[in-house]
Amino acid sequence: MTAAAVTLCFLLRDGADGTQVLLGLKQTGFGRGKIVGIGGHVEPGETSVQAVIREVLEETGVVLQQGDLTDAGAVHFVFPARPEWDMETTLFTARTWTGDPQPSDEILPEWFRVDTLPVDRMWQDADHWLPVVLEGGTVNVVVTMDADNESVASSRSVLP
Ligand SMILES: Nc1[nH]c(=O)nc2c1ncn2[C@H]1C[C@H](O)[C@@H](COP(=O)(O)OP(=O)(O)OP(=O)(O)O)O1
Repeated sequence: MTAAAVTLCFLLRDGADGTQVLLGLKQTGFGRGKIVGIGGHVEPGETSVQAVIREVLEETGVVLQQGDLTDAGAVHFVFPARPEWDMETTLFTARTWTGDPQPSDEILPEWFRVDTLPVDRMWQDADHWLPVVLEGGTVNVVVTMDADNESVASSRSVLP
């Protein structure tokens, strides 16, 4: 089965206590109840950049331009017990944008310090790849989930 194409963008800003990232409480659909990155599925005919600009606008009201986005690599989420959940995720960060994040039906946006991510409320794989992205790095990681679709069976970095 082919993994679905999805994309995430992490907005970064400087706070008094260090760098902060915009995440959000997922209110519907996949990952409901977790704190997740902002993003979603790439629709047919879209590029990842077009998709992430659309998803960030739909979920938070924030307007991004292509020039605001920095490529941060990819993470492939593999769910052996639910192959239909497999996702190939392109990652971006942004330090510039227009507008203030607003809640939507799908996401309640919230800023978090990058050095104290709410990992207990996120997907359990988050600390395997997200800190590198938030430090400005690029990742190419395959995360394989356990049979419970929650714990991480393995996480490996793939050579480009
Ligand atoms: N193991 C995992 N760890 C993680 O941090 N994010 C994951 C993950 N597995 C999937 N994701 C993310 C990637 C993707 O952005 C998101 C699922 O996409 P969506 O939020 O768009 O799904 P939904 O089905 O809720 O929405 P629609 O596409 O609007 O139907 O979940």
